[in-house]
Amino acid sequence: MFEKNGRTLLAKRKTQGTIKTRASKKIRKMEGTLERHSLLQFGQLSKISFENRPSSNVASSAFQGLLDSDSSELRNQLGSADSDANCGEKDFILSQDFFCTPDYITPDNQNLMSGLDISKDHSPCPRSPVKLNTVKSKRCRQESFTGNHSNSTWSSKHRVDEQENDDIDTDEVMGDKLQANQTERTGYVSQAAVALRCRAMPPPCLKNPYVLNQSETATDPFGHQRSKCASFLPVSTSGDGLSRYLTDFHEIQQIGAGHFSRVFKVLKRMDGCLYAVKHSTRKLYLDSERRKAMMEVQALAALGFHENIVGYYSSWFEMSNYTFNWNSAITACQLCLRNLLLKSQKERSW
Ligand SMILES: Nc1ncnc2c1ncn2[C@@H]1O[C@H](COP(=O)(O)OP(=O)(O)OP(=O)(O)O)[C@@H](O)[C@H]1O
Repeated sequence: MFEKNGRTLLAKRKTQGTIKTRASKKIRKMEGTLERHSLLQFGQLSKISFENRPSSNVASSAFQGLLDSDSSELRNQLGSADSDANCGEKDFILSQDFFCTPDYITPDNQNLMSGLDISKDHSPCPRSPVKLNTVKSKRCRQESFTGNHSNSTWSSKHRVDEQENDDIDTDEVMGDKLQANQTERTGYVSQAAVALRCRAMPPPCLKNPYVLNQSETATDPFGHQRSKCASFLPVSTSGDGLSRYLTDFHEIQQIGAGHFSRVFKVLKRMDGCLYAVKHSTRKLYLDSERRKAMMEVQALAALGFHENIVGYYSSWFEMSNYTFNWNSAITACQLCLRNLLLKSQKERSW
């Protein structure tokens, strides 16, 4: 049993020794083969690169001279390597066999120039594994907010016509339309964009049921327009922020002009009432200019309500289209229907 074990041990040692010698031989062979391969590759590459090099280049021709002297040595080595490689069996191991890696050795007769031709390469570029799970997030453009100010009346009229007989809940329709519009354009609606737009959304421009329609139509020459715009009206921005004027009011038309101002008939979206809004066309860059405008407003506010004085409601400064993006003082006043009536009568008599 022991003897048998001893023999087995001896046999094992012998086998190990044989394996070791074979392995060391193989490694030496491999080293030699790898060296030869690298020489071969270097020889091929230097040959190809110099064949494709433009001859007019002085610097590279000098460099070629240097390499030519080396290449004679290389050729000698290559000759012996070739003769080794050609004799009988394939007595070499490729690096890819050794390292179990794919073949990165440049194949023979490879046309380097066609390899560099990008137009011929139709293989799809693999996606980065890092980016596989990333979701593209685009900033939604605020196109619907940046519409031309002058277009607002036109587009609003069309919308109003479409929706005049619509009894569906107004907020819901507005939200749905906004979402659909955005999805159509970008294919993706970010929650942040929706939240931002909802916050900036003006209240629906609804007809005020408490305003006496009949008496108003009798005195208001633009009454028919008012009932038309008593619905959803698009909002647009001016300058780089949301305009309070455009957010809170729907402009119907210009009703007057002063020396430094323009007056518009507007419908307030929130309360559905008509107002006269006066925009200063003066460029108010300076504090002193703004203070002057404020004094005018304060005087009007101090007068209080009187039948011969238009009632004052509110005023603010904002970047306005009418002042070419300079600060403009805007004052919302009671719309003087008598004034409008007189005006329209004058126009008719002319
Ligand atoms: N509340 C209003 N209701 C109806 N129309 C108005 C109202 N306010 C002004 N208008 C019209 O606008 C025109 C110009 O307004 P306003 O009288 O304020 O100009 P102004 O004082 O001459 O101008 P500025 O302050 O630039 O000198 C008026 O003549 C009038 O037709």
